[in-house]
Amino acid sequence: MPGAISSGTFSREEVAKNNTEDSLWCIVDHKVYNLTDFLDAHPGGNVVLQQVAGQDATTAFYNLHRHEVLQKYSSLCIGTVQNETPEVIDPQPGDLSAVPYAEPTWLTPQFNNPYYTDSHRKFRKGLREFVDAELKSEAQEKEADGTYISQEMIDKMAKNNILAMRLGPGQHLHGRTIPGGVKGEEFDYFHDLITCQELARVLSRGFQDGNMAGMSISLTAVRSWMKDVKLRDAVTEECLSGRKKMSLAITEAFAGSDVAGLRTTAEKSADGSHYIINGTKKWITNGMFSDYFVVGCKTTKGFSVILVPRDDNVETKKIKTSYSTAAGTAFIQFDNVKVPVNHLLGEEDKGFQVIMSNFNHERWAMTAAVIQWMRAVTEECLKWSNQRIVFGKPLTEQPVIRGKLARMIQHTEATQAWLEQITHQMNTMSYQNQNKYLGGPIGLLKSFTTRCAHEVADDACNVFGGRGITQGGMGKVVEQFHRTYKFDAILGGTEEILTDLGVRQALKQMPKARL
Ligand code: HEM
Repeated sequence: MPGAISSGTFSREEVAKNNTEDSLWCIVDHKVYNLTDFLDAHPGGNVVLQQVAGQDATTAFYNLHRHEVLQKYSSLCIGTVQNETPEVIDPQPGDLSAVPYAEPTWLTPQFNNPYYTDSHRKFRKGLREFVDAELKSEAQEKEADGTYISQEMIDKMAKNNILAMRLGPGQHLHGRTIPGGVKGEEFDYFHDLITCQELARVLSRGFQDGNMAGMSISLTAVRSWMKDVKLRDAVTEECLSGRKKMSLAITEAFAGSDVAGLRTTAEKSADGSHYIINGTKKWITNGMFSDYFVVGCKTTKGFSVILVPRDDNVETKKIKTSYSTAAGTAFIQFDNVKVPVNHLLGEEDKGFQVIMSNFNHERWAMTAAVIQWMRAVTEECLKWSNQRIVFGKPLTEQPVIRGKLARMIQHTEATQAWLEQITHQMNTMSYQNQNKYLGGPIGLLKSFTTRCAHEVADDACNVFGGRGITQGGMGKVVEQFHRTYKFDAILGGTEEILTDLGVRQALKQMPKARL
């Protein structure tokens, strides 16, 4: 009888009888959906559903919708077709993707890899489960509405020691257990790489930075350079427990990469006990909700870096950039802000060293994340061009599309391989040697990667056509990447500055070699 829900298995004949607006069923991937009450609510309208009433609408469905639509509306599913089994993979939290190149080779069963151990594998699994089950939905919600990460999520991350992991390997992780039940003492730069790539999987570029990116590039400087150990440890604890937030405030409207051109000043008070800070900062990630700012200032004979707590003389205003305001990007004014002198990081007038030593990790981490984005976009394009039927056949039948897919895979795999090679150096070199030898290669890697991102975004957008320039729906990941990959090309050092840095560093080591 049309409309009746029996045992949850239906013959195709039975489905076919439910072909009117009073009882409208259809089949998608061997599952039966009762769309009668959904007709008026369907965002694509009722007419298209009436056209497939009682039929198998699998091809039409996947031509127009992402699989996650079926997960969201699973309550419309009333059963499966008799003697048939669903074929489309239904990803669950923590799952690896089986799509070729959707995972780096170390996560592809057929491939061997020299760098990763069981500890990395356990950790990756635990972290991905957290990201898929806990973080992703909040990230996508915040990306869309532009509000900041919730305190509840920050508390959860603090509890799982995910905030502490954001600083990279070190003493601060000792005695802590991290996802996958791994001991903090085991955390090395490959765990760090996994962290950057797994967190990027939320596919919400503004939120990705809103998720404590400011702390991850500023608390590192406090940890390495603050001389007052008691204050350093107290501030660390406040931030790693999620009670306080911190950001790095170097860039100004007056000067970006040109640190020498900064105009924010720090003058000593008459009794020498305080710095008085005056000036402005621009594009400060997490600035809107930060309690502490690591501020680059001009001092008597140079440039100094000072930890500034928020008070009434610190004013923050929201900046709307091309990604979501979930990042908390701010314009900041310091108007006679008084800070005790023990808040200085490193030596007075020698702040350049503080900033430079901090840059390598930041640039490396950004590179890891943008490679993960390229990989996600490649997966989107592989799936889409395989399921999209144009001129009666899948897009993958077109050689020009296969050429684009090839380029995306090449850009992603080449940069991941270089990243892992540099990560291995970070794991095995002394911190001093890292600063001496890796600044150049990391600069070259980051700038090369964002050039690759430019190519991937461009190709992907063309593969998706109109959907590649539409927010939401099938092309939402591609549209977002195309709109936001420039953040990685500019933040933490522009492509131009970094390519130049890489070559200058190489020239410094040139021997007297002649042709
Ligand atoms: C289980 C069944 C279905 C559900 C839950 C569903 C749900 C949705 C949703 C949520 C959207 C908004 C866009 C998106 O989020 O992707 C949408 C759009 C649309 N749907 Fe469906 N739908 C179903 C079946 C179908 C079928 C069988 C057809 C056509 C044969 C269809 C045609 C469309 C069209 C034409 C759009 C607009 C697409 C666009 O703007 O690009 N839907 N549907």
